[in-house]
Amino acid sequence: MELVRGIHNIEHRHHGCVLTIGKFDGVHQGHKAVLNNLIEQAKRLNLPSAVMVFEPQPEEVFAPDKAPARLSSLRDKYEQLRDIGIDRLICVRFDTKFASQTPEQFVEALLVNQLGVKFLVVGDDFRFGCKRLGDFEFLRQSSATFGFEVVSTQSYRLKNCRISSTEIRDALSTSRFKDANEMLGRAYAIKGRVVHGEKNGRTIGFPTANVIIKHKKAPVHGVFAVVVQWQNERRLGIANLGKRPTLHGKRMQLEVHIFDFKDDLYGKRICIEFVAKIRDEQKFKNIDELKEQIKLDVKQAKRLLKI
Ligand SMILES: Cc1cc2nc3c(=O)[nH]c(=O)nc-3n(C[C@H](O)[C@H](O)[C@H](O)COP(=O)(O)O)c2cc1C
Ligand SMILES: Nc1ncnc2c1ncn2[C@@H]1O[C@H](COP(=O)(O)OP(=O)(O)O)[C@@H](O)[C@H]1O
Repeated sequence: MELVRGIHNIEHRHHGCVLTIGKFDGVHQGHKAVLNNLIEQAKRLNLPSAVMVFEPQPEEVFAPDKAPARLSSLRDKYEQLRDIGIDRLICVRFDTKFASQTPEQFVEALLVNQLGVKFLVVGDDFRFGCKRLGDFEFLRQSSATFGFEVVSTQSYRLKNCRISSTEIRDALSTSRFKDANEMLGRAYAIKGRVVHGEKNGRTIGFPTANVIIKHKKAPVHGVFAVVVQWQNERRLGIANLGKRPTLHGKRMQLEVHIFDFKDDLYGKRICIEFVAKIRDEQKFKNIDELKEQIKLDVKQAKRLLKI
């Protein structure tokens, strides 16, 4: 899959495609139904399939405090869309300038002239351009003028509930991992590179590989039994996702202690899959109390992971 990063990198050879525009946060089963349909249309028209996403996501620009926690980083979306078989990911840098163009500009300059769109899929609630004036009806009229097809995504249902990124966030925040995983079509996981921490972990007997949470918000918080994967390794462990109040931590961090393991993981990209929640993060009176609690957490994690 080709990544086109920024509209200034759209070249003449990118002209002609079937396209869908959306957030695709989580790339869940509902998204997959839309994407598989897009791939079929691409075959029918003998054109590449392209997905347009905005980065940051619009609400992260307009209302950063209210923006929900991300299910997927741009890198996650890239990997997930590539695995489905999408040909091209167009990542548009979203800022107030981009958002203020007229719906006519967005359609004519970007979709028609630059991308040569022949078939377009968007959600029926998709809005674009200044004051969110562009909508599905506008796209329908434009499609007649410029000669492309436009359709809206159909709601995709699983057990009678509409799959959405919001439903998945709700399931994750209440630790209903089975429900979340069913809607995602894979196990929920956070991926990231192991960075150096404050080196307290090894002194309290629980070294932890630390991963920085992108976008500073996560859909899960607390202590969890986890599966950790990197390269060809698959290990079990226990993770804490939070601010580490006992040690006056400031930023949100994901730390994982891997059972029966003592190698160096710095710089490695690891994948942490959440299996079950153990408890919320707490502020302890001192490190000894924290250490005693972690010992109990490890016992419970091992029980949950059936070790
Ligand atoms: C299983 C587990 C549970 C934890 N729970 C808490 C907690 O409830 N409160 C807290 O302040 N820190 C908690 N921590 C974070 C520890 O404070 C942290 O591992 C330690 O500060 C090591 O930090 P470092 O990696 O920067 O050296 C937890 C860590 C682990 C591995
Ligand atoms: N069992 C283990 N689980 C996680 N990381 C481990 C383990 N054993 C060794 N490590 C390594 O030690 C580092 C964690 O040690 P720690 O003292 O907590 O330092 P830091 O504050 O840098 O995380 C990890 O990043 C990893 O490279």
